[in-house]
Amino acid sequence: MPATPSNVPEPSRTDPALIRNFCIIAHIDHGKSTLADRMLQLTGVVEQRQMRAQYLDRMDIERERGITIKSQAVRMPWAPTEGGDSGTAHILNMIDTPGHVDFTYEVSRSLAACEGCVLLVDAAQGIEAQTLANLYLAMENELTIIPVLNKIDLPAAQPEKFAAELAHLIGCDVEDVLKVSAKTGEGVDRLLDEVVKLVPPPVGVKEAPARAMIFDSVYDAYRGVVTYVKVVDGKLNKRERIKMLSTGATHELLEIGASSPEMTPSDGLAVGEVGYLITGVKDVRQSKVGDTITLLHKGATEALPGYSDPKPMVFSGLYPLDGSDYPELRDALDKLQLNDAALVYEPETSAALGFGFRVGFLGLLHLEVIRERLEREFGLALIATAPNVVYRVVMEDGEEPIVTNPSEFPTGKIAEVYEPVVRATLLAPSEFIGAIMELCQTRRGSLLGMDYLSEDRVELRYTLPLAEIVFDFFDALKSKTRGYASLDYEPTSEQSAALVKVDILLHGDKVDAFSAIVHKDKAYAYGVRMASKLRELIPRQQFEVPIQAAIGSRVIARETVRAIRKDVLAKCYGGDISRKRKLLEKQKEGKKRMKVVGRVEVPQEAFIAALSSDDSGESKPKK
Ligand SMILES: Nc1nc2c(ncn2[C@@H]2O[C@H](COP(=O)(O)OP(=O)(O)OP(=O)(O)O)[C@@H](O)[C@H]2O)c(=O)[nH]1
Repeated sequence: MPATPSNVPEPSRTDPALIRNFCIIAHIDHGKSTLADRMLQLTGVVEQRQMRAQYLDRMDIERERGITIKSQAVRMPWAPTEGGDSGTAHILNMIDTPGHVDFTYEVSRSLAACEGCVLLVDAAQGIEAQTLANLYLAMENELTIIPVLNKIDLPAAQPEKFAAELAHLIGCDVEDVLKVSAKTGEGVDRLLDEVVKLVPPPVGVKEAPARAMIFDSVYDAYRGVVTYVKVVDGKLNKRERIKMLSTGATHELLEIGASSPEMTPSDGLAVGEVGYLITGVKDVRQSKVGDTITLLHKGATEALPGYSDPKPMVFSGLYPLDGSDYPELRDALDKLQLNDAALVYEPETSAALGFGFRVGFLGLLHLEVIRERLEREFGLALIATAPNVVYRVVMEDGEEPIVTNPSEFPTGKIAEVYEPVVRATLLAPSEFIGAIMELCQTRRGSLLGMDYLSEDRVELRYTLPLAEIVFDFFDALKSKTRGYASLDYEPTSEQSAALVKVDILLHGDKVDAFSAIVHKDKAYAYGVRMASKLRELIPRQQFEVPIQAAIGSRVIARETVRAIRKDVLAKCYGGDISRKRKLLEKQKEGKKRMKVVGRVEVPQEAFIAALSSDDSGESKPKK
């Protein structure tokens, strides 16, 4: 019989030997959230009638897309049915982690709060790129790894084949690979028993000054920031004053407790425990993931390892479609930032698009999620400029401007331009090796190595410029491998590259929103594509409009929109002056929806179409 919440020891009095902190790591869609749901049900913390799919994924976007963005921690009681521990109530703290590469830092913090992890692999898919990436993170954190195959109920499942692959990968016996169905619940109780048996209890010094690691921080409109922590040493008590080691800021612990899965206050959290705390701060940047919390009096001086500020990797300009929405956009970004320490933005003005913001994101999924939230939760209609990475330019005079907006690329004498590079891991059936290599080649990649995971599955490792993969790389990879390849990447360093700024000019005037930084070998193709696209999109004017793509003063492509004289009065034969006036009014109305660049009128839609993806090489990101 599983223990019920009522017979679980009070949090602060828990013996660390009875605590197991673990997380579930998996490639996207391999069933992590579904497995978490089953565990909540089996341990009795969520009753059958309250159960809804993906209980832990609270955000609307998370639920709709079926992905986990913010991690959460849940306390569950469990008394194993077999073995030496049978019948003893243990406390399992399960930390649900985000699965996407954009949020790797959060995954790694969540892992640092655990002693063990469940490595979940879809029995119909096998090992994928993020399985590997997460496994490496778990190994770096020296976690005990429990290999598990999920979805064994599927007719397409090949549990024997993939158990062998998984055992080979982590170097264990095939029999040690557990087989479960998160959907039907088969094997999940045995898995919980194994968690108690295999995951070591937390070790920490009870008498030492308190040290707790923040692994998540969430903004709640009613309660302010809820901070999720693991107490590594000592103890945190309600009402005590705490200090953040990275900033020195102090706060009072207004509430402390554990989620199971609703927040349940207690008098404190002791060594090894995982829980939440509330201090009344209103901004997650005051309670940053990775930071160490200690007590103000007799506190620790040395931080726990692994604190780093999230660094935006991708930038895009966001402009309200209707200029008068600018204040709303600013308020909306302010609100989103309360819950997202990685989101950065500053006002910017574009001659073509008006007032807006340059916004920095961790990656394309992050960008898409923010954009969608701005549009959906705040009802804003936006134009987003093509996303770009961050460039470091070294000028001949020694200046080193950092460029986050292509239109601000310096014009003086440039010695070197550096772009960020990533280390990418690609996994696919071996028949696609040729296609993948060809794709990486065109994206300026260099092969680091290749390994066969089994007879027919191969892992390729590449160094690739971030700019070449953040846009449509994943789509191209999927279409070249019929959806079989998976990708994971991590930023590594930067490299010097022959990069140039391509400007687009309408009737001799630069359109800042269309400037792009591209490799010089690709500049011509980019220029031709943009010019011909704009020729289709820009309506004829009363004079000829040349569209040019240029690098500095050198024009590399040109198209022309031919002149037309649109005589609105031609239809009025007679001298009815009021009718004439009406027509002129109407024409004026139409002009309102035009943006004027120099002398050229460009319809709003042309901007949206030109900046949106399709064939421009900057397609919409997919997860
Ligand atoms: N047949 C079957 N389907 C499953 C099982 N476990 C999960 N699924 C399905 O697989 C899909 C993905 O499951 P999720 O639990 O959302 O996967 P996830 O790993 O949490 O995904 P992310 O949160 O995006 O990382 C869903 O449609 C689930 O219903 C299983 O054991 N059997």
